[in-house]
Amino acid sequence: MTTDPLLYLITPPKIDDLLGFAEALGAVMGETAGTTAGIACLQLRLKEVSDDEILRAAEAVAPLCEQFGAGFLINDRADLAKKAGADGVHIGQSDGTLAEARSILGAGKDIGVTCHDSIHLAMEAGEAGADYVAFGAFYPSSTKEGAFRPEPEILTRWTEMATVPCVAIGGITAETARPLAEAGADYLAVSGAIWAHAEGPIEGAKAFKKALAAQ
Ligand SMILES: Cc1ncc(COP(=O)(O)OP(=O)(O)O)c(N)n1
Ligand SMILES: Cc1nc(C(=O)O)sc1CCOP(=O)(O)O
Ligand SMILES: [Mg+2]
Repeated sequence: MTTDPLLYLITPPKIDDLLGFAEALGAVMGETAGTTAGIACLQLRLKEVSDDEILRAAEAVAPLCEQFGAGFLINDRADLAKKAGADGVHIGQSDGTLAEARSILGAGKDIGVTCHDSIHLAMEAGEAGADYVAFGAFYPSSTKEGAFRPEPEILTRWTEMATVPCVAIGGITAETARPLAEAGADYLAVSGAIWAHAEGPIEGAKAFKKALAAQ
């Protein structure tokens, strides 16, 4: 039986009420803490907002990550991750190179790389020193449109050939999470199924807790 935390939580792309969001985040982290659905990592993924807004949001969420033992990553921008004192950055294929991000952040920080549906991209990322590779989108997502749709089997192939952890992302819900975990995902990256859950984020978190309960 494993109780390793599996969830890699991604913030909504826009946060209007930062205090309210921090409160909801603390409640989600508290609800899942110590379970298989515990939040292993939070990615601050704000889109089309100013650098100041990202740094203010980072200031609000970083202490919660600290409190609940979750890693704290910033999307797209190694420079802001450095300024915010985050644990690392997530970069996509158009967000600059891993070498550039590493030169900004240094050796001790985590850098994750989007690899879509491609083992080849994942091998390149691994060779360049990625701390994890992310495959997706496994299911249709209301958070981000995407042209890539890997099969869960890519997670199995990756874990059989590499030691770099892999993240599954894209439209993951409590209903679709378990097969991805069983296929070998080290982490399940989730946004909408928590933040846009019909009954609110805490119910979203409870659904993952139930779905991922160690068996
Ligand atoms: C864990 C994780 N995986 C993939 C992505 C997507 O990154 P990217 O392709 O750069 O797209 P944006 O998120 O920047 O729109 C991610 N953010 N996190
Ligand atoms: C940010 C992101 N990247 C993806 C990829 O496929 O690389 S899918 C995605 C959206 C994740 O949010 P949700 O859990 O709401 O689908
Ligand atoms: Mg990006």
